[in-house]
Amino acid sequence: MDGSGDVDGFIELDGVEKVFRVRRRTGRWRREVREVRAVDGISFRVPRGAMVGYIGPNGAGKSTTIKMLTGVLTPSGGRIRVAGTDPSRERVRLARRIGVVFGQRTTLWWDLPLRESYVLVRRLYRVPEARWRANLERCVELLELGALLDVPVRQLSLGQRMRGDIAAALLHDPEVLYLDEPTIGLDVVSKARVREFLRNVNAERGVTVLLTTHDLTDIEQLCDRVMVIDHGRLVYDGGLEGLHRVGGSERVLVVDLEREAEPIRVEGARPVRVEGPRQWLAFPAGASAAPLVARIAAEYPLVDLSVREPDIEDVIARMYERGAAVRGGGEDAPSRAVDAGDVPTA
Ligand SMILES: Nc1ncnc2c1ncn2[C@@H]1O[C@H](COP(=O)(O)OP(=O)(O)OP(=O)(O)O)[C@@H](O)[C@H]1O
Repeated sequence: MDGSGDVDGFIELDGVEKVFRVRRRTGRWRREVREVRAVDGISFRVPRGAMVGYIGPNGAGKSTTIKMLTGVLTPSGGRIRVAGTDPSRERVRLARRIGVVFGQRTTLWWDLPLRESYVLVRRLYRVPEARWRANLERCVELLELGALLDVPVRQLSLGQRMRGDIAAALLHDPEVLYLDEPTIGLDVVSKARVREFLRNVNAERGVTVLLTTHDLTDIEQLCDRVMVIDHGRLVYDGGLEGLHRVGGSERVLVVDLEREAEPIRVEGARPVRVEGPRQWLAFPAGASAAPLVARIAAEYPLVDLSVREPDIEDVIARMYERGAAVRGGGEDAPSRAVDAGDVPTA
């Protein structure tokens, strides 16, 4: 380690921009060059050891940010430091200090058994044998990979492959882990296992984690802080509860009763739908579901229930609506990041 990357700003972005120039055919001989501002002046600091969510709608600029943080893309403007280094200038050196997992594609060798992929990772990063072995043993145990080590990657289920990918990203002891949709497409049990493991890696090894996800439960269970990006700009930076408050978002309790009944009336929730014995009740996303569940269970013949999180898209849309309302109907998007408990201001 070079001693750089102080506590306040292990990952630092100052006014970072990324503009893509896209050529488009507009006629037989004519080409038009269009600029896409994927990232439009983003600044933030992430301290060492933090676990931060980085969320936003499709096309918001999340992957582009992560690619700049790994050095794969060079910013068009602004300044990035990760662990004291400039990622695009010192990409190879930085690669030894970061791990990356893309949920939508694997970094493992498709035709090789997992075990051999891990040997290749060791050679690629020149990880000392003893350290590699210790890391592998730990990942195998915590991610329950033992029975899968001799299975070719192509034969693994999505959840198994994801666990395999996460292990591969950690064998060289990275100080930073970028996770792009690490729970996408996983079943409930696999999601829980992956989250538990990530929590552990962050808490015990102090790995700094930046997590991109469409699943707000990932954020709720893993991150104290969430940054929201939209149209290449940071529009919120704070706690998840604050985001729900700013967005006025609601979660939905799906209740299965023994039989059809009148819409459930209970304080703190409003009925939104009834279909036979199943009912849907909305309640503020920042509130706990536990007292509601207790009241419903005491008064109604409850069989089963589940809680649905609001969509990120919905939360952001509501945030804009409220921001516009607060500013007296301004048509612009919130132009700077707002903090927990705050509302967007111009
Ligand atoms: N190589 C590229 N060339 C041109 N435009 C690009 C390129 N990469 C990304 N973009 C554009 O930049 C914008 C941001 O894309 P990016 O992939 O960063 O979004 P995202 O937030 O990761 O979205 P998703 O959740 O869908 O993955 C989009 O409009 C996208 O079309």
